[in-house]
Amino acid sequence: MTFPENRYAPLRRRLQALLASAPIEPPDALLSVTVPWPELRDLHPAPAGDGGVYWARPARSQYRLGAGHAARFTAEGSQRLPLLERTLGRWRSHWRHLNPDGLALAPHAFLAFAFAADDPCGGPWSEFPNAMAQVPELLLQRNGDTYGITFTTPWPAASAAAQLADSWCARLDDLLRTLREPAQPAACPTPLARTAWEPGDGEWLARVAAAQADMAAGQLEKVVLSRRVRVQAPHDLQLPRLLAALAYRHPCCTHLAISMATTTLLAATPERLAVLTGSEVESDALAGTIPRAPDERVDSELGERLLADPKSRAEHRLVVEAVAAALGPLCEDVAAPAAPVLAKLRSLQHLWTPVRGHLRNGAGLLDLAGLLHPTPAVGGTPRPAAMAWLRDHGESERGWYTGAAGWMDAAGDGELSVILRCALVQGARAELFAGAGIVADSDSAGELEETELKLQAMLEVLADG
Ligand SMILES: C=C(O[C@@H]1C=C(C(=O)O)C=C[C@H]1O)C(=O)O
Repeated sequence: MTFPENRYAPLRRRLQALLASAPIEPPDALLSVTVPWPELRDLHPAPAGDGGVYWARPARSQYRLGAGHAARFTAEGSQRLPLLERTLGRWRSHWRHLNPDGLALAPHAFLAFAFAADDPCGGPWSEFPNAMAQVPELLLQRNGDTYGITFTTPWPAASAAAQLADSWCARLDDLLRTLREPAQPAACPTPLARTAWEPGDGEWLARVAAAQADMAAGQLEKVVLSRRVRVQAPHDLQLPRLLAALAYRHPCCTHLAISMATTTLLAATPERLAVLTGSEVESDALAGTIPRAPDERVDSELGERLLADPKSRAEHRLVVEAVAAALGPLCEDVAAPAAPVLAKLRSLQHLWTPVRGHLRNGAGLLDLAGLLHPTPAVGGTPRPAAMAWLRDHGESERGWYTGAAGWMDAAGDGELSVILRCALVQGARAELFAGAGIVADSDSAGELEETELKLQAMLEVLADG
């Protein structure tokens, strides 16, 4: 073994004993073992290699870092979300959890899917499947003051206990090595040269005009147009530094880092597509945007202006109504406050309405996602016309941008965030994405400026890399 024997000997003994005591399971069972690991307190997050997933909600002191996988499933096409739901249901039905210390930490699967069900995920997304669910082999977690590791294996492990305990300890040692180094802040901001963008400014303005002409003709009420920008740094971007930058620049957002072979998707998103806790469901209607200002008085004036702006309020209302209507078939007591409030981010403020309800028996998180996605905040309305419009104008192949990603635990609770304010990082290059909701009376130059502000969220993070 390459890892320090003494350091891991107690853990290895404990894992081996726990595995040996595990009940005999059916062949497709998952077995998870959770042990405390206080050392995680002093570690620094870094993406965990190919297939590694990092999810964090700093505002609730929740951090999860998954490496390797004990189970993995990919799908695409119109049935991708029901297929994911069914697969997760199968995993959950035979998922044993040994948690001898009763830690407040549960085993989790990570899930994610692209914006469009038929997107082949080409170009910069070529290493990403259209939709996936996976259970990490190692899951390092912090939940408040509780720090621990969950190991998961796909087969009945009693007979292989010694071997499995050895291999888990070796994997853990490898992973911890990468997390011990604090991310040294860059001495000065990394200069980022824009090397490509799509569409260009003129084309964007023309696309907005074309969408508005179709709105005037009554074919469409709202459509979300997006842009992508590629930037080049003088050196490889340092992922641990980027994760540290997410933490101090966007502490109120959900952070995601999902690594495939050579590419990492990084996001600091403010929008939750669906949160399921027991039978309680929550979904964010987030649409309507204005900048923030360093001066407090100017900042609140901007917020008041957004709250009073009829165009933004109407655009926001479309999202609230669509989210409430989407929840209807699966939920009872669907309710939303009568008026939005402001969600204040680092450089933007949005109109925000949380829509809540209670899930009826038998449905799951991905059933909810299947009804909610894409909301008019990222697609448009009416949905079929907006999706057809985006397809006809070459805008539906967005990869995972405006798709969703998150987790589900073995009890079926879970959370999916809309993949926004994101970048695909590959070596010294990154591709960024941003969009804006277009309605009949949108000002096209103003919407272009809004996408620039949304790009800033990640450009600032990348400049720390
Ligand atoms: C599409 C994006 O953001 C979405 C569009 C918004 C809007 O049009 O006001 C606001 C929040 C998001 O739902 C993006 O950030 O790329």
